[in-house]
Amino acid sequence: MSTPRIGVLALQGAVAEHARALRAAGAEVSTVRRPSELEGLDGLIVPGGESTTMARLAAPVRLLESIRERHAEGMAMFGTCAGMILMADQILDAEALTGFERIGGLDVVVRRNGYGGQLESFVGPLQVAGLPGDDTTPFEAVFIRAPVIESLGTDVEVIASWQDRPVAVRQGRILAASFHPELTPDHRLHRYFVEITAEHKVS
Ligand SMILES: NC(=O)CC[C@H](N)C(=O)O
Repeated sequence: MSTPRIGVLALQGAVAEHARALRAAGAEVSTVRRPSELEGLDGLIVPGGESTTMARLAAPVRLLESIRERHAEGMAMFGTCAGMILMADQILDAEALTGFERIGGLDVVVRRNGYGGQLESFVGPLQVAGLPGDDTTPFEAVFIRAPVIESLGTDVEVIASWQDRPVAVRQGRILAASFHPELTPDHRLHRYFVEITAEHKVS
C-alpha cells in the first residue's frame, strides 16, 4: 500500500504538532491554506485552535466548502477540538459562527466551550477503543476550551468517553476528538487516522 497523503489545515492553531505526529505515524504531510492544496490528498486534519478564527480566515477562498466537497469525493477527515466543531452538523453556543460557512458532515451536536474556559483545561486518561497496536494503555488527552458532544446520530461510533460523555468518535471516514491528541508524544490516534485514510484511499 502506498503512503497516504494527509494535509493539515494551516490557517491557525496546532499545525506543526499535528504535522509532526502524522509524519511519525507514517503519512506524507503537507499544509493546506487554499483549495488547490487539497488536490491529491487522501486525508485532512482540521486542528484545534479557534473555530471562529478558522471560519473567518477560510471564508474569502471558500476553503471549508472545498473541504466538504473533497470529503464527499473520498477524502478522510480528522477534526480535533475546534476542528471537530467545524465538522459537527449542529453547534450550540455558536453565535460567533453565525453566517460563516462550516464543513459539517459529522452527525453530532456539540456545545462550544462546553468543558469551560482556558482555566478549566485538564488532562484526562482515556481508554480509546480500536487504537492500532496497544489499546489498553490509557491515552493522556489534553482538553483546552473543549467542546462537549451533546448527542450523536446512529452512524456515529463512540471510541472514547470521559466521565460518561463521548469525547472521541468515528463516522466512516471521519474521526473527531474533543481534545488535542497532537500535544502529547502518544501518536496512536494519528496512526489510527492514517489507517482509516489508507483504508479509504481512492488513488
Ligand atoms: N482548543 C480548542 O480548539 C478550543 C476550541 C474553541 N473553544 C473553539 O470554539 O474553537
